Amino acid sequence: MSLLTIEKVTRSYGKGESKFEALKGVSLDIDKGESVAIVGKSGSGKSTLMHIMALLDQPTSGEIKLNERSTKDIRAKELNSIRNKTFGFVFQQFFLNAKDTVLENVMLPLKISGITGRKRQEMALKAIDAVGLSEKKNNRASDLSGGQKQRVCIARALVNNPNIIFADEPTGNLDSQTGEKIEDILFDLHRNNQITLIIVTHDDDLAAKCERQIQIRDGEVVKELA
Ligand SMILES: Nc1ncnc2c1ncn2[C@@H]1O[C@H](COP(=O)(O)OP(=O)(O)OP(=O)(O)O)[C@@H](O)[C@H]1O
Repeated sequence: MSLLTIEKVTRSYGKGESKFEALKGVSLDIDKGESVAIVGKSGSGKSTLMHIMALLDQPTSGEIKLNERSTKDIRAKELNSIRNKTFGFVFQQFFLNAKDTVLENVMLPLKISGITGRKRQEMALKAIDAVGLSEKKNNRASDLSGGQKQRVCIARALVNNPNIIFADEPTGNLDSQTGEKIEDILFDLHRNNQITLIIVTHDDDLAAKCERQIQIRDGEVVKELA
């Protein structure tokens, strides 16, 4: 069964003469447990597509289905809850709260979904352990290296046991060795927990690790390698 279906999705920015069509009719089907790379040049529409797939943005036209249910029929409140409970995000622009500790940052999605007390702490500690940061759990996020911050982002993304992790350039700012460690964590989660991985990347080696590579050019899917 298809987990996520994107049907003839367009997305325009601006109006009149300054109107720009960032996506020009993209259709995709993603099954549960797949790993998918979205690749393409800067400005080709990758992040726009990712935001729409992650239900963070709405298409100008076209449809998104989650588990074969049209998201048009889902109210904002339920959509927020679905996003919080079933998606994990590793986005560079989703910053950590610098003054809060690693533990507090990782507990945040649980707090939003109403999990309290000991259970919240237990789940967060498990996620922190999974990314090898137990020793730093009480450190402020600001006092970590780039790779460690990215690991906190992954711990926060996986703490709710999501079905899908969306990652936008997850290793973009990291040296190659640290980047590989982050990739290993993501792909271990994918293999061991059947988490669907959707990764936007410029990195050919990272894309090659995914089962599917979808290439976007000027707002259209031009090629798919599987
Ligand atoms: N809020 C916006 N307003 C106007 N144009 C936008 C907006 N967001 C994106 N665009 C334009 O849409 C196009 C696609 O942008 P998008 O961020 O999806 O590209 P990308 O492939 O992710 O690029 P990069 O690899 O550089 O991050 C670009 O030409 C961009 O300038």
